[in-house]
Amino acid sequence: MSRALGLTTSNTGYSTKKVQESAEFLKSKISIFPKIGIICGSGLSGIGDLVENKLVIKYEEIPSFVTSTVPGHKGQLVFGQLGGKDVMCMQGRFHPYEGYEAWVVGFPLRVMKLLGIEIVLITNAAGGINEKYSVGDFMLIKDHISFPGFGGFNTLRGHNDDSFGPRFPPMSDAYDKNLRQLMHESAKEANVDQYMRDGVYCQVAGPNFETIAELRMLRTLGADAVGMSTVQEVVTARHCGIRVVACSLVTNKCVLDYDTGLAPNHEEVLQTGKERAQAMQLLVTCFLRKLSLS
Ligand SMILES: O=P(O)(O)O[C@H]1O[C@H](CO)[C@@H](O)[C@H]1O
Ligand code: HPA
Repeated sequence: MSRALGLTTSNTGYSTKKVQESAEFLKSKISIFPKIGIICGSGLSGIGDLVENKLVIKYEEIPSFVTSTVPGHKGQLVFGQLGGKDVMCMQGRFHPYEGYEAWVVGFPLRVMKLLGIEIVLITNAAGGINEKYSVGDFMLIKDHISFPGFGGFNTLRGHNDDSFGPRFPPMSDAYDKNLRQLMHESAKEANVDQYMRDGVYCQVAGPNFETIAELRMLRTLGADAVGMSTVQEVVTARHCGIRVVACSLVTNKCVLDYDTGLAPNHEEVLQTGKERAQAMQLLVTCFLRKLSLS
């Protein structure tokens, strides 16, 4: 087993059979097979609450799913309809800092693939590094930088499961251009376009928030917002051909100056999520309504 950045980077324990077992379990519970997956970020589980004709399945019930240990992540799958589309919504995600191996963090995306998901809409809470960003803004992710990824914490590490995708998948097109365009149009329709930014999401390992020196480095590297999730989901999805659109809610402004006395905290993150829940839900619903599926 190798270690980098303090994270376990081996992917021992993964098997195609496990993905198939989870998918078969879910297939036995659902009668409608959605093409759209949604992942709710910290404090954003309200998106899942809006789903109509809900079928809720707790992660504990699903083979090989682990539990969500973070406040603001409910730990359940919700199947039903949102914005006139059939969806499968993860109310709660798995983070590297919870101690899960990389393949475990990306595992639900492979299960989605076997269920027939074609598009995944990923949301997260993130700290705003770009000085033009305000708390409550949305940032449509156009690209990412992943420090855990650089350190070897990659869901694709180990034997390549060819049944899902190639050994060396490109990530230059990770965030679908057409879906981003549609999200911008949706923002206009939802009347939230004045809060909409395009930016680079930087993933750090967490769970501590960043030091001022670290944040200054991230700013220099071109990061607009920082968080502790998302990238493993995106990489797993793109590897198996699921199209990705991802949107951050800027829940706090990163502290880039000494002597401000300010410090981020998870309560503030959840509070902003609460305050912006309605706007985010409107944006997501508009996007789903406008989306045309093949
Ligand atoms: O990325 P999500 O899950 O939205 O949550 C973000 O908020 C938490 C920190 O407050 C971290 O888990 C960070 O990644
Ligand atoms: N840093 C890292 N992760 C986060 C932040 C932050 O400032 N806000 C929400 N998630």
